[in-house]
Amino acid sequence: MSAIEISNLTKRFGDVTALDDLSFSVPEGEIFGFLGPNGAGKSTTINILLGFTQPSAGSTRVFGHDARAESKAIRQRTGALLEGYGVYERITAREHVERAIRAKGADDDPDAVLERVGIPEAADRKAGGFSKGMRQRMAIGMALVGDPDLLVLDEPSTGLDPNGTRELRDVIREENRRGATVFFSSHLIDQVEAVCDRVGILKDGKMVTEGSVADLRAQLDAATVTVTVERAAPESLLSEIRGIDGVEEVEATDNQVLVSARGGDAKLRALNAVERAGVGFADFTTDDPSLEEIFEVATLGPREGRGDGNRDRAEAPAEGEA
Ligand SMILES: Nc1ncnc2c1ncn2[C@@H]1O[C@H](COP(=O)(O)OP(=O)(O)OP(=O)(O)O)[C@@H](O)[C@H]1O
Repeated sequence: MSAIEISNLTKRFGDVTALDDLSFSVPEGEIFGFLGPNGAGKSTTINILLGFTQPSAGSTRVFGHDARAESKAIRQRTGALLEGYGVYERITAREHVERAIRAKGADDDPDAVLERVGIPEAADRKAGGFSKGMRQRMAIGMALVGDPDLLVLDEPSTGLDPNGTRELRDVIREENRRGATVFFSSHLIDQVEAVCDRVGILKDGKMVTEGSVADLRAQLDAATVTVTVERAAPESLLSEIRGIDGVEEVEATDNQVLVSARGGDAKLRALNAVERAGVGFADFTTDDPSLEEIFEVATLGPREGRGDGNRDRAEAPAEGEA
């Protein structure tokens, strides 16, 4: 069974269409990264998932429970960290966690929860005086109460210092190993890339792309190969490379040939053409797309002349290698 099954979900707020016929699912046991620019509809999706907002059309199921009719059952099995959740200024961290324990009917030890999220010393302090990071850690602790089957985390690293974000990743992995499905919504791509099995990128209420980071990289396989050469490449070489299937763009400077190509085969054929041309093939680098670039292309469209991705240095291929 899917942990989350979203089918043809539409949500309108007056004239604004926040979600537009959105469908996707998250299998049980997965860490799913839900990415999207500001206003894409991430929080709206989460609010519908938890039954806080009713959709205009479509359906949402969490572990088979309908989000409209059975939101209580969903919330019982879910630990949620929501953006802008309420902190009660006058009660202590321990009392916050105790409230979460009561609400879930769980039997966690509140001090162990606070220890796990790194703020044991704050147990008896009133939350009104907490820093942003302490508030966030407390909220993460509250979400973990009762060993939920699903963790819904909306921008969980907000306010956390680098140690906090690392500890958060550890907690997410531990929870996942325990069997929890994790729905991680964020626009912080490196956080998502570090921990998620699969990502979906939302834009204007629609899923524009979905898959493992490796799958998405392969889809967007238009890497740039930069070949360093000793002599300027002649026009005949450039037009030969332009003729290779999968090559999208070729540019040359005095000692470089830049080839934008889709697919590893096109890159290799271009490299071999340069090598055969006798222009003094020195070495080459390729820029494979990062998740950040995938996100950028998915949400803004292709960008021309990109040259700042992850650099993989490699030696020149052997003569005749194909
Ligand atoms: N209660 C509301 N009333 C009116 N419009 C709303 C409401 N909630 C959301 N919207 C609109 O729906 C769209 C999606 O908003 P949403 O908060 O879901 O985006 P988001 O992806 O979570 O953005 P962010 O990353 O900025 O938090 C936006 O255009 C937003 O203005």
